[in-house]
Amino acid sequence: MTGPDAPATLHATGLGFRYRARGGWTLRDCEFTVPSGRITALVGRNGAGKSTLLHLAGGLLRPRWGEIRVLDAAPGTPEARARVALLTQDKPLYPRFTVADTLRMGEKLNSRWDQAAAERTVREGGMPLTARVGELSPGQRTRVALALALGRRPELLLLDEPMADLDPVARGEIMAALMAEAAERGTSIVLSSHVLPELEQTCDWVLLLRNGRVELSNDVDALRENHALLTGHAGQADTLAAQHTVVQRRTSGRQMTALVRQRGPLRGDWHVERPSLENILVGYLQDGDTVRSAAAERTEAVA
Ligand SMILES: Nc1ncnc2c1ncn2[C@@H]1O[C@H](COP(=O)(O)OP(=O)(O)OP(=O)(O)O)[C@@H](O)[C@H]1O
Repeated sequence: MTGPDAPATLHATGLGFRYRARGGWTLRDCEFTVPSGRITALVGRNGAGKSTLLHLAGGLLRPRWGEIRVLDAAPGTPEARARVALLTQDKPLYPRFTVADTLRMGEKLNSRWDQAAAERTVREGGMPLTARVGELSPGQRTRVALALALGRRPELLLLDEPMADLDPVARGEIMAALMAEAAERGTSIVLSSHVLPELEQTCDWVLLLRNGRVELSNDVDALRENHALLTGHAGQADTLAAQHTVVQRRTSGRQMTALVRQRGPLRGDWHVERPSLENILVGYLQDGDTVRSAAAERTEAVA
C-alpha cells in the first residue's frame, strides 16, 4: 500500500544499539521517519552504522534502546518477514545449489513467490539456471541473491551495498530493475551505497548517518531547494555563518566557496548555484572543514 495513509517505510524513535553491553554506541538517539513508496539512499562514512541500521530494520539485530518499526510492524515478526526482504553484504546462499535450485527454494519458502520476476533478474545477467552458486563470481551471486529478494515480492526491500561487486553494466541494469519495481509496484527501497552519482538518479529520500546519529532524513528535492553552493569574497564568511548553516566551506586566498543550508533569503555578494545531491552529500560527509555556525545550529534546533 502506498499513498498518504500508508504506514511509514521506517520509523525510529530514540533508537540506540551497541554490539556489546559495555561497548560504545554504534547507533544513538536515532529519530526519523521514511515515508512509504520512497527509494531511500542510506549514506554515511565507513563505520557510520548503515549496515547495523539495516540489520535492525531486517530483524537480524534488536535495539538496545528505543524502537524501530518497518511498515508499522516490529522487525523480525512474521508480519514483517512476509513484507520485508533484506539483502545483506554476506548474501547467504547454498554453494552446492544451482541457480534453479535456489529459486525453487525461494518458491517453497514464500507463499507469494514471483518466479518470472526472479528468473528475469537472473537471466539479465546472462547466467544459466543450471550454474552452481559456488562457482559464480561475487557479482553473479549478488544477482542471484537479489533475484531471491525480488521473487518474494516484498513491500520493502532493504539492500546493503548491493552494487559493490557489480560491473558498470550490471549496476545500470540492477538500478533500472529496482526503479521499475518501485514504479510498477510501489515497493519502498532502502539502499546503502557509497556511489553517490548513482543515488542522484535513483533516490528521492536521503537518510544520512554520521557517527551513529541521523544527520539528514529528507526529501531529495527539498534538500536541493534549501541548500545553496556559494562563491564569493571570504570577508563575508562571518555574516554568512550568522544567517545560515554553513555545512562546508573552503577558502582559497580571498575567495570562498560554501555549501549552506539556507535559513532565509541570501544576502551579500554571492554567485549562487543549486547543488546536486552529490554536492550536498559530500558536504555533509566531509569531516575536516565542515563548519557549522552556532547561531544557525541553535535556530535549527528550535525550528
Ligand atoms: N559484529 C560486530 N561486532 C562489533 N562491532 C561491530 C560489528 N559490526 C559492526 N561493528 C561496529 O559498528 C560500527 C558500525 O558498523 P557498520 O557496519 O554498521 O557501519 P557501515 O556504515 O555499514 O560501514 P561501511 O560503510 O564500512 O560498510 C563500526 O564501528 C563497526 O566496527
